[in-house]
Amino acid sequence: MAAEEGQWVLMATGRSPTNIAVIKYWGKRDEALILPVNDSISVTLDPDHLSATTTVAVSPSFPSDRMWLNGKEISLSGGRFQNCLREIRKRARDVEDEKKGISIKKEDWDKLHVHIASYNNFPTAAGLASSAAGFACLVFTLGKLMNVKEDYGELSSIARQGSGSACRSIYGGFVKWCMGKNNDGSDSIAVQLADEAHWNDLVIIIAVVSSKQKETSSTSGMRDSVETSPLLQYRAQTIVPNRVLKMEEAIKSRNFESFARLTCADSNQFHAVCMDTSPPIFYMNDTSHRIISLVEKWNQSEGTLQIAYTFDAGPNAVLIAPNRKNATLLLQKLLYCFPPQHNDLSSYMVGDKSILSDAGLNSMEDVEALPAPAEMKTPTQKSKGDVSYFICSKLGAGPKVITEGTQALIDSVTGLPKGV
Ligand SMILES: Nc1ncnc2c1ncn2[C@@H]1O[C@H](COP(=O)(O)OP(=O)(O)OP(=O)(O)O)[C@@H](O)[C@H]1O
Ligand SMILES: C[C@@](O)(CCOP(=O)(O)OP(=O)(O)O)CC(=O)O
Repeated sequence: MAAEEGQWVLMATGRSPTNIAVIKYWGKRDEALILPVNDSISVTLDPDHLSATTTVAVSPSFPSDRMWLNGKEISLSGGRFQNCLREIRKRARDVEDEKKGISIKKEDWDKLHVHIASYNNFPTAAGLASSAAGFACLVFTLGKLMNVKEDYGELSSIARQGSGSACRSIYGGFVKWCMGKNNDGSDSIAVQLADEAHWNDLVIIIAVVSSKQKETSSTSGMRDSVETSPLLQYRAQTIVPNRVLKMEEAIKSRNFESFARLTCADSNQFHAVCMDTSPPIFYMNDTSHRIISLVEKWNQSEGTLQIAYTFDAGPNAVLIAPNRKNATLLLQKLLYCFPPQHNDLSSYMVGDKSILSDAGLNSMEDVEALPAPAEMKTPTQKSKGDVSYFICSKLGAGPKVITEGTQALIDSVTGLPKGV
């Protein structure tokens, strides 16, 4: 296996974005393989704002596979991690690192163990799809370390076995997860519909809504919906196939009106399925509903759609504007209704903070001077603290290898996470 002493550590680091579905995946036809009941479509978010970074290391001195997430060791014994590791190992090839004098043969990989360290640049398990970025990054980076040559479609089907939505984070831009027909899941893969440059005017504002309750996980929520919701069957068989075609067309022709209409309708139908589940699942809260109402009233008053909204399995609002102008107008309305609790404007906006100055919001005085949104007929209550913070982002690229050694999360000498 080379380097006689057996003391070497070989590493790879990658970064993968998260994604937000505009046509939702909700329901599995096979729990173990994670095969969905319908196709879904997502947009990939800018990895500078929402992504997972993962370093994977291999060394003959590692006695077992281990993983650290955000600095804390976590168990890899779960089926999802095991499935991803097994599927990637199966496809591993010869690796030569002449500089280090390392030569790993295909058949060696079964005997070697890996250390994995990952870090999310946004809150984990907070309804911002950390599992999507995380499993896509794990599969992508292991693939690089092990010299896996399979195409991105194949990688997406491995990431899918970590978390369904992760298969869509293998690409940037607009992505479709084709549900497939085969029982072995071989055709349940993601494909890129268009890259992030195709429609780069879109601005994405996420309202991270404060929530104290622990939500029902997507995995168990969708299992309950499959078992009990008649609306889910109707949605998967009758509504989604047609909606997916229309969404593909809207994306292709950059038709925001159609894109926004389909996105809002699909988010609302997904939450209707949750309500149709027994017992019903409530992911959105009162703040989510107020944000929907704000956007709907504005859209109605203009007669054309100004903003699209979508909500995953949690109360956070993902708002998509067709351009910077609409994004700044939206921000003014949002900050009128949801001013920062701690009078600190700068930490209230994460990501592309320049949207604040574009919206003329340079200080708390500017926020206090905002007029009530004209379209809100009843006096609008201002509520501090209902939104924790906003993230301003845009469409982004797919997974990337990070070559700078300084960004690696594992120490190349000890083989342990840096700082441990
Ligand atoms: N960077 C990562 N690398 C590998 N696995 C990760 C990473 N981040 C999160 N995960 C996995 O995803 C799990 C969290 O997924 P969960 O579905 O609960 O939250 P979420 O994806 O942030 O939110 P939601 O699915 O509601 O949008 C973690 O417990 C871990 O197993
Ligand atoms: C509402 C959703 O975000 C559901 C995502 O579900 P997950 O991919 O988290 O579920 P598992 O496959 O069980 O891991 C919609 C979507 O992303 O399409």
